[in-house]
Amino acid sequence: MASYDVIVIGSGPGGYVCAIRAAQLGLKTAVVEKMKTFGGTCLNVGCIPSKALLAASELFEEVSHLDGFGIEVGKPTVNLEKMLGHKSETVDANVQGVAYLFKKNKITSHQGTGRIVGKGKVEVTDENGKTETIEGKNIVVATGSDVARLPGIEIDEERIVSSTGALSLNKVPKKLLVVGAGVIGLELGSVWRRLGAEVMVVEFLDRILPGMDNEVAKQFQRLLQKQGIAFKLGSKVTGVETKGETLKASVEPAKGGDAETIEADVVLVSIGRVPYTEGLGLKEAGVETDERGRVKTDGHYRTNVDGIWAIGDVITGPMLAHKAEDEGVAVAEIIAGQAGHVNYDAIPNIIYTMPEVASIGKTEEQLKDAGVEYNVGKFPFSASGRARAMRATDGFVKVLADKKTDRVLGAHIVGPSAGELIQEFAVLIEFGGSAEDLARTCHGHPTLSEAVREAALGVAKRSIHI
Ligand SMILES: NC(=O)c1ccc[n+]([C@@H]2O[C@H](COP(=O)([O-])OP(=O)(O)OC[C@H]3O[C@@H](n4cnc5c(N)ncnc54)[C@H](O)[C@@H]3O)[C@@H](O)[C@H]2O)c1
Repeated sequence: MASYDVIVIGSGPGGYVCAIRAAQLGLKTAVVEKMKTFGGTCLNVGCIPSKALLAASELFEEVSHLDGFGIEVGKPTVNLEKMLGHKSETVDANVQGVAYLFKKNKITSHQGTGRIVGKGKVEVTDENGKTETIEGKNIVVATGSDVARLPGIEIDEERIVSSTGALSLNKVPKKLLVVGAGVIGLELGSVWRRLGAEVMVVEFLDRILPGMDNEVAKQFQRLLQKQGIAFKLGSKVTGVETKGETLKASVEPAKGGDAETIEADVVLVSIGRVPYTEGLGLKEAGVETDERGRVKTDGHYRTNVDGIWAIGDVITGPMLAHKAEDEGVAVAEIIAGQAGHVNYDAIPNIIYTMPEVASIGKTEEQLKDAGVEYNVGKFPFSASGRARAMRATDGFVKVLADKKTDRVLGAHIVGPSAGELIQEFAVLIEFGGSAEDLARTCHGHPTLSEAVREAALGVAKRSIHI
């Protein structure tokens, strides 16, 4: 029986990074993966393909509006097949990259579905039903998450789709109904809107992007509306009739009331994700899960069963690839006897729309609820020379700093390259920096990052360019 120091179940961003780090630390490492390619949801049917389509549809949108720059190109058209080809090429390159890294780091892969069958034992069943059992001193559960489903609404990935199907539609829908105004709904709703679909987003709550800073969410909603995305807040989809060419969704006010029918060609269900532990044998192994099906850990990725660890979407915390990656590194280091650690106050959250939205640390609402006194510094991109030159002046940078210590507690950006700019705050927060530290740091001119510095200056009411 093949025997390892570490068996990682799942090769998504959490699992594959964990395996590489474990191998770097000299641990004999194996990965069990049931998909044909490595990389999990993120690389195969999530982050990476969606960014390929976001990039392509963004270019299409930009090319359609170049007049302001003095460029006249005529009306561009979409070749969806080629665009989907670009997506597939991007995915292939990424998943092959992981396979190469496994080889380079001498990580053994076992293709099939993993199931814990006893202390340190994992049974792997391949697609033909053939089983093999492997042995490991440590088992890391990195099985990720699956789409949350709406009762009575069956996802067929053709007309009623999850993010997976929404990344592979073979024609631009005339009408797309998105259920849930979270990250997936807004990113993929944007893709198809730009490519020509009429998009309506139905959201249960009375705001979009729950958990994001309220001011950011409000401004972002206005920007999306300007782009032609319609919202129906405080509403829920209770059923979708699939008979006939057009889907008929029943939509009711969340607080009760009369239902209305909304017609669509495609319905995207994006109401969140749930931890994926099906068939893993956790219960039989005695591993505890919480009321939401997440594997319980002790804060250092140890489950209640000796030798079984868990990271990523399958445990508590934001379901983000980079959070899983950092946990993968941390757990490998802990297994190797080092002090692996993740700073949960410094995890950025990014929505890859146009403009992008990015956030890190606390929101104003969270600080108010916790009774923390804070100062706010804010700077609009409309006052940035670089943003004006790019004709990308929508949005702002907002910095929240502790009133007494000036330590930066949170930052929120709507605007061009927000996902890159937020990283400045990630470094700052990681090092316990203050708004003044950032404000005194020289920023290149003319860059969008000057808006970050100006917002930090704004904390002490001394922004220069506003
Ligand atoms: N850019 C990124 O980082 C990125 C991209 C895609 C996905 N993800 C992650 O994947 C996960 C899933 O994304 P998601 O967008 O599906 O979930 P989400 O949790 O971001 O948003 C789900 C939304 O659906 C709403 N909702 C729930 N039930 C509803 C109902 N019955 N009717 C109408 N609205 C309803 C919620 O209030 C919420 O606004 C998230 O954890 C997200 O962070 C991240």
